[in-house]
Amino acid sequence: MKNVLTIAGSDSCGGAGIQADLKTFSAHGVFGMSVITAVTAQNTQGVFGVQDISGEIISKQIQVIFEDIMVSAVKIGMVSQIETINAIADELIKYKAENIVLDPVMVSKSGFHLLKKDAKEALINRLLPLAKIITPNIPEAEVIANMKIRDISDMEKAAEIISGMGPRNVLIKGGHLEIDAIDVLYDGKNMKHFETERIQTNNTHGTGCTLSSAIASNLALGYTIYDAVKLAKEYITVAIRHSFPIGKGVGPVNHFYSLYKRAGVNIGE
Ligand SMILES: Nc1ncnc2c1ncn2[C@@H]1O[C@H](COP(=O)(O)OP(=O)(O)OP(=O)(O)O)[C@@H](O)[C@H]1O
Ligand SMILES: Cc1ncc(COP(=O)(O)O)c(N)n1
Repeated sequence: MKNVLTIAGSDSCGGAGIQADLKTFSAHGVFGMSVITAVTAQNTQGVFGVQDISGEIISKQIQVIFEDIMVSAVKIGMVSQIETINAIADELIKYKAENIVLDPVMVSKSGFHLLKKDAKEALINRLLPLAKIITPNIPEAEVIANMKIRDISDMEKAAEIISGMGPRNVLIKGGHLEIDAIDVLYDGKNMKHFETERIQTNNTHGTGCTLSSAIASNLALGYTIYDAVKLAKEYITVAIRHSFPIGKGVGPVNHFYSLYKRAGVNIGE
């Protein structure tokens, strides 16, 4: 069994954040562990409150895991504030953590700022250089690369700029495009595209969290970056296609569709 750690925020409605990450790990047959950075009061309609966890207890959570358990990959999601970022960076450097997948969560789909405005520089300076792969969506890539992204060619330019900031691979996600859902991967040398047709659904809460956790699971299982992304893209596409219309807003994806199908459970059809 490979052990995979998520360092992220809790989403009370279970569609994004820690909850999406642990569901994704379980669906991939890896053992999921979690360090909670913040607790959000959230449902499919929005984020209604946040309580950040102190840097001290974030460091402690990371320390006790690494002192005891072999960690094959780490996914980082919502990091909220400078104190949190410094605690995570210090501990991951100390324990020489490998296979770090950084999802630079900034604003929720519902428009709530999950990263404080003054924490952007710390995220770029302290976490980007540690990442084996960073997975920004288009608005996040625009902020990090400091440029406007209108099409695939802009996504490629932004990927090159972000690559220069330290991560070994950059995956810019095309969920926010109006055309098909095309993601662009840059490994510092070559550009690759992962393309699927856009699925017409409102239920895309937690797509980015799920994709990055699937990549972390695949890296822990020994896949190359290219295969880890390719398989993760296939996984998120199935999860979106069979997503759940729960709540009154943006519903969650179906993390276990393939397992349900194999077990003959009639759900999410
Ligand atoms: N409607 C859709 N149809 C097919 N694929 C989609 C759709 N929306 C998003 N995707 C895919 O889902 C993955 C996540 O991309 P997206 O841009 O939605 O991330 P995100 O904005 O960070 O998500 P979130 O903030 O909800 O966690 C990408 O592989 C993207 O191409
Ligand atoms: C705790 C937490 N982490 C990440 C997201 C991003 O997901 P989305 O953009 O789908 O709202 C979120 N809403 N909540």
